[in-house]
Amino acid sequence: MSLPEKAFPVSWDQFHRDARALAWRLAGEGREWKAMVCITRGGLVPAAIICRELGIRLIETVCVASYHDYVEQGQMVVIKGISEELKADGGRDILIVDDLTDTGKTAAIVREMLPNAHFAAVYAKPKGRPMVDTFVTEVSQDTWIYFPWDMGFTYQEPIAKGGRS
Ligand SMILES: O=P(O)(O)OC[C@H]1O[C@H](OP(=O)(O)OP(=O)(O)O)[C@H](O)[C@@H]1O
Ligand code: HPA
Ligand SMILES: [Mg+2]
Repeated sequence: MSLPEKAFPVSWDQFHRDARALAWRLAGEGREWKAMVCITRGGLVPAAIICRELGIRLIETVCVASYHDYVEQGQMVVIKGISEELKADGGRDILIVDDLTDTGKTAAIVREMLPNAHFAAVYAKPKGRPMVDTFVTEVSQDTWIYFPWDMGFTYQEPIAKGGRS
């Protein structure tokens, strides 16, 4: 198992700003969303911010786990699917939200469940990008995004001495 070469640490402030930027882009679509489907667990945070901004009150979860061993992607497991009611008509006018798309595998599984839904992620890597309709920032495939809910305050090594971020 090897760590991606580059690190992209995201603070709570920055994540809130980026999730809001995603909401602005989605608002620009000028659409009325019937419901939001949030991909747990990472999608829970942007979902809370975006549904507040867009006035969406019907929130469903789809529970997918794939990264069992940190950066190594394991077997995909759908722990909880989407209600039959929301799956009717292929998920038209439903907004799917996740924190990021990396290889695009998680997005592909959920898209299969809701082929007519709109897929939004805050961050996207090149492999996953074709799977998303709207995103805010693209980072390279060899970058690991460190989310604020996975981090704490620690001493930072100076860059000249090998500090990563
Ligand atoms: O495009 P992919 O290569 O499929 O990777 C993206 C997915 O990986 C992470 O979730 P993870 O499965 O680690 O679970 P979590 O959201 O519970 O942290 C992230 O939140 C995305 O859902
Ligand atoms: O870059 C990432 N950061 C955090 N979780 C992830 N899950 C897949 N890729 C990533
Ligand atoms: Mg996830």
